Amino acid sequence: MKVTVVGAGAVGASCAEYIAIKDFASEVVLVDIKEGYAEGKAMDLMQTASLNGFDTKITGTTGDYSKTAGSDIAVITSGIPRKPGMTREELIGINAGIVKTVSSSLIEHSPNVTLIVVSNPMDTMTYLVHKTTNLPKNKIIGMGGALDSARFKYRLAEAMEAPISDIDGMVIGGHSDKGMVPLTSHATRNSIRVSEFLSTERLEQVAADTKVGGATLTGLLGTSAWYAPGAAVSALVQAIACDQKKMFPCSTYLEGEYGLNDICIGVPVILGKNGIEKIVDVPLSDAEKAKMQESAEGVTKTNGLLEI
Ligand SMILES: NC(=O)c1ccc[n+]([C@@H]2O[C@H](COP(=O)([O-])OP(=O)(O)OC[C@H]3O[C@@H](n4cnc5c(N)ncnc54)[C@H](O)[C@@H]3O)[C@@H](O)[C@H]2O)c1
Ligand SMILES: O=C(O)C[C@H](O)C(=O)O
Repeated sequence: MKVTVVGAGAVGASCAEYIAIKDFASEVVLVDIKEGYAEGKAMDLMQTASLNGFDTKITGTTGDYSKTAGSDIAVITSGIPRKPGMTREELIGINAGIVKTVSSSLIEHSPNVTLIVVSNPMDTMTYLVHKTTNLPKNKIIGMGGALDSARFKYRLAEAMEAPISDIDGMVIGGHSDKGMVPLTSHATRNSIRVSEFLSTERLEQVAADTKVGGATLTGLLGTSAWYAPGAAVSALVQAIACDQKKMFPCSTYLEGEYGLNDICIGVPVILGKNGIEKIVDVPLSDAEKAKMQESAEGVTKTNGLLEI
């Protein structure tokens, strides 16, 4: 199993590290545009192998895509992150060009690759890859909901003073400060609805804190987060590489599902060796349907800024 990660920055390197530590891939290739950077990150990570006990071979290259040839899965993290006070949507001007070039170079050398898009604004970047490449839609996956759901569970556990392993919950919709739809009515603690433990006001606060999870961290760190994003990407890569048939909310191209068309947005999917193997139709309340519709309108507006 060969995995390429483009962008050896904060998220790309974190993702490569988690993939290596989980030890399911034979090879990880890091690619960056900055001279020597991917090579340096790869060497540093390889020097953790004997300490962390993995056999995955990690190599780096400055833009030589022939080294990525035959990749089964590729992750696109190349591009700029936001700074405090910015929205993800503001990154479109620079990141769209990068994602377009990178996806085309990856596919040229690995025509059967499954692509995981991370660069922001992620739903729009996923849509861009869908519109500008010939990959089938099951092989184009946007990562956002897996991260947002992890943050939702963190906030729920915090509010209930419960261990995170007791909590289950999911966030669908667009990966944006306003567009996320935390499914509070479906979230549970050991199969008991969280509304049994938390007041409506507290649950609303949990949902609000979840939606600004990325912005909160950007404010604290001065740039956006990388540990949880890297872990979330590695979980998707593992689900595909190991044919786990796990369910995650991912951004995928919709053709009528959830009443939406011609958009990539976060919905629950089953991930296995064929990438997105199924889109799962979860029954939503009227309020959740309205929020999903509003979220889709936001993503469509950002998609309109693309020059395809
Ligand atoms: N979808 C999500 O949930 C999620 C989570 C975290 C970050 N992000 C996004 O991921 C992206 C990367 O974030 P980061 O914190 O790792 O940023 P970073 O600046 O640390 O790393 C980005 C790397 O991309 C490289 N790069 C730029 N252009 C390139 C090109 N054409 N080819 C190859 N490499 C190139 C840069 O040299 C840099 O090393 C940002 O757009 C950020 O908003 C998304
Ligand atoms: O918040 C960001 O800009 C990065 C990422 O989308 C995140 O949610 O951490």
